[in-house]
Amino acid sequence: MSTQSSNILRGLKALSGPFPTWDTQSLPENPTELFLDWMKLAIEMKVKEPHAMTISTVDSDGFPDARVLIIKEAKDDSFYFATGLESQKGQHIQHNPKVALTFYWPELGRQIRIRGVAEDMGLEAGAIDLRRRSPIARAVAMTEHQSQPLASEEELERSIAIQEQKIDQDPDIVTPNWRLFAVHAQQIEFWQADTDRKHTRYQYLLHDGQWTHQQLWP
Ligand SMILES: Cc1cc2nc3c(=O)[nH]c(=O)nc-3n(C[C@H](O)[C@H](O)[C@H](O)COP(=O)(O)O)c2cc1C
Repeated sequence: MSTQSSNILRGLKALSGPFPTWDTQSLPENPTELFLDWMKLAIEMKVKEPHAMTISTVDSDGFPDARVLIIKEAKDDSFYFATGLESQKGQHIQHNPKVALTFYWPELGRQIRIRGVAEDMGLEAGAIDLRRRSPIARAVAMTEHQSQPLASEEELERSIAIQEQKIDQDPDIVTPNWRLFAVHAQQIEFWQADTDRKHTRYQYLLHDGQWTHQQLWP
């Protein structure tokens, strides 16, 4: 593909629709309400994994990084996800809690961009989230080595088996490393694709506890 990648990639279609209509005459004052409306439609339209989002962080050198996560809840202008403190993103957030969340639902031609500050919700919130995960997901989380170099598959299997045994012996057991984070939004943009590229964008901004919104050029 390398020599002809430009031809191949430029030949692919993007944003060909059809897309849902978006009535911008009656936008809600609060962006979480609009987020939940859009999420509801994405679920109804059977978008695959509509709750998957990209979270962007920066490391201690200011170098950005991004990866996909699952959103666990959205309420009161805060957006929740769970991860290990030892992971790269966990380290980045402890150094700099400013993050961005991005959703893209190709079937709807919709993108949502959220910028905010991540807050660690503490031991108990992390424990509750961990106990709600499937037994195997819980055992993997409890290995407490996310993002660290892995010497061999055997090392991984051995470590998971140890954690499974611990969970068998004590079904309530958790690791303090697994945490639930809330991203308190300060800016949220809703983007609706248009097949003629006259995309519709509305940006919500939080000032002194009040949300305002404005339309942006496509
Ligand atoms: C659809 C999807 C869902 C994911 N959900 C999570 C999640 O909820 N928590 C998590 O820690 N990693 C999740 N991951 C894995 C992350 O993308 C990432 O590989 C991992 O968290 C390590 O990232 P880091 O090294 O930047 O910390 C998910 C990946 C995908 C593709």
